[in-house]
Amino acid sequence: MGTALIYDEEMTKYKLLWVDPACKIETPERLTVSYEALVRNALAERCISVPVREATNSEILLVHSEEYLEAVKKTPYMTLEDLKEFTLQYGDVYFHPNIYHCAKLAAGSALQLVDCVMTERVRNGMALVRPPGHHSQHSAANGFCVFNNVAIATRYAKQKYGVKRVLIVDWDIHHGQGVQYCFEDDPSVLYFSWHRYEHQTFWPQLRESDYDSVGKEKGAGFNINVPWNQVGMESSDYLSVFCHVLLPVAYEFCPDLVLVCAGFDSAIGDPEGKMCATPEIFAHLTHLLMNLAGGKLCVVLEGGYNLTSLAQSVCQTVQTLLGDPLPRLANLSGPCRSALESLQCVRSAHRQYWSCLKHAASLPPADISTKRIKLAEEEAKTEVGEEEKSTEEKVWPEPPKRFSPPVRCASVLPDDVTRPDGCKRLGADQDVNPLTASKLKDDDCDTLSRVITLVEKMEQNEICSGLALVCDVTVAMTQVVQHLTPDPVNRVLIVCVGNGKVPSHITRDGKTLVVQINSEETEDQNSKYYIPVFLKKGCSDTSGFMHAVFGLILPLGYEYDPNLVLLVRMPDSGVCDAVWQQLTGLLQSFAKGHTLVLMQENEKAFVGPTTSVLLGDPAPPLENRQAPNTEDLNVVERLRDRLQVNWNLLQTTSECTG
Ligand SMILES: CC(O)(O)NCCCCN
Ligand SMILES: [Zn+2]
Repeated sequence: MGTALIYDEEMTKYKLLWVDPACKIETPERLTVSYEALVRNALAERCISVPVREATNSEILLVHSEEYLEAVKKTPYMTLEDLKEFTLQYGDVYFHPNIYHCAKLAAGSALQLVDCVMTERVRNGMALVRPPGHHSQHSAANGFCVFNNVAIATRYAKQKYGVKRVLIVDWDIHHGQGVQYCFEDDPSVLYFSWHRYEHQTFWPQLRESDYDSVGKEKGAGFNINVPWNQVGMESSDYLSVFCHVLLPVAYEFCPDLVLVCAGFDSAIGDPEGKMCATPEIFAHLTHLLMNLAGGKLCVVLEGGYNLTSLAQSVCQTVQTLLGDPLPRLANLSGPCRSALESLQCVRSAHRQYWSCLKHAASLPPADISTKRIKLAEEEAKTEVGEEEKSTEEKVWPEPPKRFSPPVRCASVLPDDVTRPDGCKRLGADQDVNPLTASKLKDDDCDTLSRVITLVEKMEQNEICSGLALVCDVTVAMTQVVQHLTPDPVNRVLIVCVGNGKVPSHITRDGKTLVVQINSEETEDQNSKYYIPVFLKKGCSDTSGFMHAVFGLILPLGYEYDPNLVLLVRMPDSGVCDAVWQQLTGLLQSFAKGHTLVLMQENEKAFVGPTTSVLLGDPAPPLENRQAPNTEDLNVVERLRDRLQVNWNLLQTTSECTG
């Protein structure tokens, strides 16, 4: 199934007709540079082009009032003076004779996207639209927005397709208060937003944008606000929030559909956001959402005002929706102190609503809301609108080309195991490097030499990922590590699922990081590079397992930044299919998708499900999970406490930073 792209140049045919410093950044070029970049990078042609349509009155009325709609309907016939007059009643937005038409197309594009995803005509897709939507409210335009495209699409999906739970992820750097107001009392819609806040001094300066707005009445817990109280946030800060807040909660919520308010003003270079995350981060944010809801993901453009980073970020997003391998994220530093404060506040505010956050720490000592009041007073004193001191132009390297190796997935299987289609057999003898074959001493040497050859072809980017059934996964793992580690650039992340002895020598050189999820205490080798995660109920407990995946494996993987991932299924691991497939999918975040899966020969039943994920299919959704049991939550928290001195991305509270 493919990726939809919805774009029409009609939506470029409105602009600001008078002087208004707050609105001049919202230009038609935003859309043209984004679409042209998709064309130039041969991404548009790989998408399924879906036509736009106008949202109907009744669709718009799913969110907006009749009075508001009737008022907006009059704008095409207004004089310039009338338009200016009409605009004055709203904040930071402008009207134009053609903006009503474009606003209907923007909302209609989001509905078209929902239709083709929900009818499974496509797996996922992106709508390149303007005007944006997430600030507009029941009876008000606001923040360049006229109709709330994503809120309308959410109501539409529930009404037309009976979707029970919708997750909205808003990665725009502004708070989508319009979306929050729409769903704050609705437990069927989980709204997550991070936004520049600076203790309520950044636009729209709303008290209800802070982390303690958790939703109302039945909706309590279903509204998650992550305020950024400083500018300059980087990829590490964004990934920390995904790993330690959004993903655990999103998986517990178990949505049937995911919508993204995709604003790219959270990228480096943007005049509004003033953040420092590079465009590649959106490839990862997109990927981390692609195994939710069976892959049903609708990405709708919101903001983004630096034409260079906007175009690059849109390309990173679409290329990931198409299933291409992700770029590596170089030298992640770990979250800054301010981000940790926000992280701790959000986790503590939602502790009572989500079992995955039950053990989150309480509010940081200097509760940052007091800072909010003090700063707001100071801000009131300084004359409003003083130019930002640092206006230096941000520069960043162009994101590297992400090309797909000729072979997406190759397998080394016993002759009696049928090879899943799409997966190339690596086995014809001419493939095997005779030098390697000679080096291997083992009764299984034929298989092992083919495994090594597979790894070599992954290193040469001829093959993206691989799967092998071997007679002893521990031997195979050791051979692979021995083959790779002499090369100084190699760093291998090994994720062992299940009990069994991992040879200690393979973690000695720091070129290998082993995380083992098992159900029996292994003597603690107390090495930074061997991390046993002991789960009471072992790998059979979905929630405990996934808690370890988000809270430990993902942060460690991002910080370690391996160039190969070994996913090893130890004998009798007891891990269930769906969890195994989720892990396989999530591990493709690392090493440009170079994942080698090792399984025992008798696990041939898992070859199909594993291969489908390695080939880019989404992992099936996990059932609506019961709470992780307390001991397992404790284990992960204790491990995080112990390890975070060495691994910064494991931090979730601000106390620990020195
Ligand atoms: C869509 C959006 O969130 O980027 N709009 C930002 C409006 C900023 C007004 N000062
Ligand atoms: Zn924005």
